[in-house]
Amino acid sequence: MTLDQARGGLWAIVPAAGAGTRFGAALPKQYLEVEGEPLVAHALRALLSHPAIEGAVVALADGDPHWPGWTELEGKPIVACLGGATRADSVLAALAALPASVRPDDFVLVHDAARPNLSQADLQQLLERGRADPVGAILAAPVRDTLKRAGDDGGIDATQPREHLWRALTPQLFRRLQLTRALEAAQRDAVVVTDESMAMERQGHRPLLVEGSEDNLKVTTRADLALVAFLLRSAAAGED
Ligand SMILES: Nc1ccn([C@@H]2O[C@H](COP(=O)(O)OP(=O)(O)OP(=O)(O)O)[C@@H](O)[C@H]2O)c(=O)n1
Ligand SMILES: C[C@](O)(CO)[C@H](O)COP(=O)(O)O
Repeated sequence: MTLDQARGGLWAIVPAAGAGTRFGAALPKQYLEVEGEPLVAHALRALLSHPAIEGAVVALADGDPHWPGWTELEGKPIVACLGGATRADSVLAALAALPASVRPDDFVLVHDAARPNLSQADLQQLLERGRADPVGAILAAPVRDTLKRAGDDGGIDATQPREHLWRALTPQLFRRLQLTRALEAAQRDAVVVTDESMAMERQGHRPLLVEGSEDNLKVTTRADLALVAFLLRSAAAGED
């Protein structure tokens, strides 16, 4: 057992300050309800129901009228903070809002509010393998479709080799100070990072890939919601 694993609990960060533009609903997609709860609640419960997770910081849009004001779920504390214009801004704000008890070299998890179907098995795997890695780890899924590179005219320019290609999922697990520094560096360089791992990779780190379930879907467009609703209903009915 590594020192990190022995240290016990860790905190999660849930960036939830997005507008859900691609989804196009009347409210941000993280507040769309499935099985009687908003997607962000499912994401938070998946994290906070794991014994190794101590609490969560949720980054919200300025003046978010939809946030129910939770201060705890699953018997664990939830701290809300003001997110930013980009995902990276929101994650940086949440890193700064973590309790002082979270030390600079403690691991923290970052998980999309729009990924409600995180399984305990995947979370356990990420924590076990990620906390044994010097840098950290991300859940990911190997690419199984053939990938095409499109030309400006909509025609196919090339087929991309898919060996060694993975789709990044979340949660992503990194040390508080290392991740803060990596995101700050990306900001200084005016580079928009689409996940936390990209910021870490820019610093020369090689996070571990931990294979996760394809069911850990991110709700991005309307087509995603029906499938996620089916998965959550099946899970609630115990039909994994
Ligand atoms: N400024 C932002 C942008 C995104 N997010 C969060 O990052 C996660 C993944 O982002 P994405 O799926 O792109 O959500 P949106 O940005 O809301 O979607 P869109 O790009 O369609 O507007 C979501 O939980 C979203 O709330 C955030 O906290 N702060
Ligand atoms: C973090 C992420 O979910 C990993 O695939 C993805 O990069 C988020 O992208 P989005 O455009 O902010 O949804």
